[in-house]
Amino acid sequence: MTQLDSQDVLARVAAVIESRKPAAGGDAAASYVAKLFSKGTDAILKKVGEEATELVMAAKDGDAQKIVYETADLWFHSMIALAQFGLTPADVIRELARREGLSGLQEFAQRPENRGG
Ligand SMILES: N=c1c2ncn([C@@H]3O[C@H](COP(=O)(O)OP(=O)(O)OP(=O)(O)O)[C@@H](O)[C@H]3O)c2ncn1[C@@H]1O[C@H](COP(=O)(O)O)[C@@H](O)[C@H]1O
Repeated sequence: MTQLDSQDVLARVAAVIESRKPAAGGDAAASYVAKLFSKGTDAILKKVGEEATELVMAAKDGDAQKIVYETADLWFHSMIALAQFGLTPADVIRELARREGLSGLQEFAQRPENRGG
């Protein structure tokens, strides 16, 4: 059985997504991801929007199992969007790591547009 380490899971799924790109020989007839790549950026972004909405609806229902299911759909489709732009989960994890320990309120106040003067 494969190990349940979150970074490993994300990296493995990202590698499969990468292998489904047209340039890597992804077959739209045999693969959901290849089919979505073949439809292009707008179709990928539309799925991200749909999955985000489905997550909101699940949360409004307060159904924990559905929230997990829809969050997985959202993360998965976000990973396809990242891949479409040549990015990986590691790029997002690096950004989260950079923000670790920095209060959101402090970070917001430090933004050039919020400094005033
Ligand atoms: N994690 C997922 C995953 N999560 C969700 N989905 C698919 O995402 C699709 C969209 O979900 P929806 O609920 O929106 O279904 P839908 O409304 O019928 O979809 P649309 O026809 O409107 O796009 C469904 O077909 C799900 O099966 C996934 N498909 C694939 N993966 C991973 O991607 C790998 C590669 O998949 P293939 O490219 O299909 O081989 C798999 O081995 C998995 O690890």
